Amino acid sequence: MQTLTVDLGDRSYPIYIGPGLLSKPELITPFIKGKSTVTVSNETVAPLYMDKVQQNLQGLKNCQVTLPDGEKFKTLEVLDQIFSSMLENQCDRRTTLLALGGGVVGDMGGFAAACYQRGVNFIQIPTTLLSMVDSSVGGKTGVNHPMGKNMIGAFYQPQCVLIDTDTLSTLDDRELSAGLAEVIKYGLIGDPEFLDWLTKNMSALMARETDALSYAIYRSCQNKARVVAADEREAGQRALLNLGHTFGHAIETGMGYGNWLHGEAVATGTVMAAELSHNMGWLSADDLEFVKNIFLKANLPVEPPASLSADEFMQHMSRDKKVQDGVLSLVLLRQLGEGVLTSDYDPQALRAVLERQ
Ligand SMILES: NC(=O)c1ccc[n+]([C@@H]2O[C@H](COP(=O)([O-])OP(=O)(O)OC[C@H]3O[C@@H](n4cnc5c(N)ncnc54)[C@H](O)[C@@H]3O)[C@@H](O)[C@H]2O)c1
Ligand SMILES: O=C(O)C(=O)C[C@@H](O)[C@H](O)[C@H](O)COP(=O)(O)O
Ligand SMILES: [Zn+2]
Repeated sequence: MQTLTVDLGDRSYPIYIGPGLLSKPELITPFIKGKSTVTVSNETVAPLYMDKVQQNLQGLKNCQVTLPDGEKFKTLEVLDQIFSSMLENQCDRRTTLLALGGGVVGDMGGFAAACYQRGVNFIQIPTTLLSMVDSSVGGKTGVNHPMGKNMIGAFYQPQCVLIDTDTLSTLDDRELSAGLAEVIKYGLIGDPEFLDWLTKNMSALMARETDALSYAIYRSCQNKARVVAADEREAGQRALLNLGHTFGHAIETGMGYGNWLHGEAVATGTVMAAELSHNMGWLSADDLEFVKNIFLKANLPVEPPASLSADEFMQHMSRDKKVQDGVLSLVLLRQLGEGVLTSDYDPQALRAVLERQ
């Protein structure tokens, strides 16, 4: 087992990474203060792993909430199912919420924990590659709005993140690829050594070689923990974790939640950010090809949907959370391995990217 810490003073917490961790109650019980828990999962993950998690909670009063599966259910209406269940089961302020599933369950469970009686403890138990490398760490929680991704939410940190890498055995290949999009992101924005490792080990990752996957998860969490510790609420450098997301969120919202996976939209969005970086003279033509190729090797899409017009893109992008006083900042690439947040881009060059010229 490997352990990392997200260093946030008295709100610091560990990330445990390794096989078989769902069968190690000693890892999570220190973070359960009261006598009751609620485990939030969904209809796909609960039948696979709920029993194992419940085995760790003997002697406590436990209730379970099983949400419908899918990005289209990441809504305020569905969130209310968690609150109703917690109230019906007389959960109190000392109840601990466990979020067992991918990023949708983690974001919703975390937001429910932030809101229920103004805040209860919670533990992230991510079961997709994407949630292991990104969403379970850092405390961004929330739900979507029909007009925009993750528009309703809170920064709310978990007490602990438990990553049992064995759970990846049941994840399908499309979801594994989606997770790799966020892994590649860390290399592109600030870890050129990792980017180099990824180019050499993409086939091993796609073949699910255990050592390669474990290393990618560890290195990704290390990157994320460092950025979050330095800038918890995205006053500055945390925004780099949004590489590809302004374009990507426009694709997810514009195409209807769930039609493009988050990781797929991020991959294509990152290629669009790389195109703009190339148009601005920051990335060479070879660098741009490199970015496209690394996503293609991970079996991810690199072309935006033809049915989403440049005007529709702009409309969605104008609601991005990085808009300040009407000005949209974008995360671009100054070079491979160096992301930069800037509002100083050429609007015509952006338009050209959106119009596929
Ligand atoms: N909070 C953050 O910092 C952050 C970061 C990145 C992404 N996100 C959010 O995370 C979401 C995407 O997360 P995701 O990619 O995990 O999607 P997801 O939660 O929808 O999970 C993907 C699919 O895999 C299934 N699944 C989960 N674990 C499984 C397992 N072990 N075996 C078999 N099936 C399994 C799920 O039921 C689902 O059908 C998006 O809503 C995105 O906005 C949040
Ligand atoms: O943790 C962060 O910060 C991120 O930006 C990670 C992203 O991968 C993630 O998709 C996040 O939810 C996007 O944040 P948002 O603030 O644009 O909704
Ligand atoms: Zn993301």
